Amino acid sequence: MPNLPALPGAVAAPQLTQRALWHWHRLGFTALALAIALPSAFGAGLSLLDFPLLAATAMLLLGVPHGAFDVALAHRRWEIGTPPALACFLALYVGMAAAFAAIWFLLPQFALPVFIAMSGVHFAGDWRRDIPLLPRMVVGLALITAPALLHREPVTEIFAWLVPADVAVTTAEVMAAASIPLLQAAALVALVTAWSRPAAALEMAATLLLAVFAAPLVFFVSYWCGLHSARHVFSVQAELQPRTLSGLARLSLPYAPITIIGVMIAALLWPHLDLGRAVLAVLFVALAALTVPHMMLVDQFRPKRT
Ligand SMILES: CC1=C(/C=C/C(C)=C/C=C/C(C)=C/C=O)C(C)(C)CCC1
Ligand SMILES: [Fe+2]
Repeated sequence: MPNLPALPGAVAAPQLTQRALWHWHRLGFTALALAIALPSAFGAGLSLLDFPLLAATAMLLLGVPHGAFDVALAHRRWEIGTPPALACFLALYVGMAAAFAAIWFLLPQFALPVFIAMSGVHFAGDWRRDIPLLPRMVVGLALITAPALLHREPVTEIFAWLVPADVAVTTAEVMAAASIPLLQAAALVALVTAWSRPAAALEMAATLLLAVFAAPLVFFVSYWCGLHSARHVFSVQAELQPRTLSGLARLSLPYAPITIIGVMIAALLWPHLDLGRAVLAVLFVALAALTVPHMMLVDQFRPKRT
């Protein structure tokens, strides 16, 4: 794909600043992940299961907005500037999400494992600058299956908010079994990566330790908000080059608030759960549905070097 021209009025972000941002964020996240994972390994971790509204608020405010840049990215990549073109794009995006949501309710035994596998592939992208496709897929899949290894009960409990109980039990069992070879392979990837890219390898190892030892929601909230979303926002900044931070934030409008409000309304209608758990349940199902178009846009149709 050819290099895209800069947006009108955009200034090129100095390469050095971009790199420094990546580097310092990497060090900061590695420190945070170790600070959570190591005490958890010795039984001193906390579980967010008793504070579902706290986990949900962090996800809504720090995680969800990264997906809201999808329209701005599409705008840049495909010139969907006219109202009919934008409407077409939105219809396709929402249509794909709605189709997956329908499958979720009709065939949860298929949809939940597919969601987990897709997420592993999507999360692999967080190391796209560091290692080749296959090893990073191993890391991504290890990361998303690992919570079920030592914390199968809470994982099953959360899954049971989203799908029938038998599907929740089986999926968590399969994840726990799959996580053993995946984690071994991922540890090998981190070890090999350590020769050429020590900081990336340390970050990978710390994130894997976080996935294994921290309580599942603590892992997910800190990884998804702290690493995945943040890194995605950096690459949105690099690709779209808005002039200022508020210009960057504006690129997520009005989709971020629409999604946040939509999730809250759906949570009020979600049966059999208190508000905190309902918001989390809706969030996870919404993530599953939106991951299909989000992944295609972020992973399949990305220009090189962003
Ligand atoms: C529900 C749930 C899990 C899986 C979450 C997934 C798979 C989220 C995927 C999000 C995506 C793909 C976001 C895209 O940016 C865990 C962490 C295993 C355990 C806790 C309960
Ligand atoms: Fe994402």
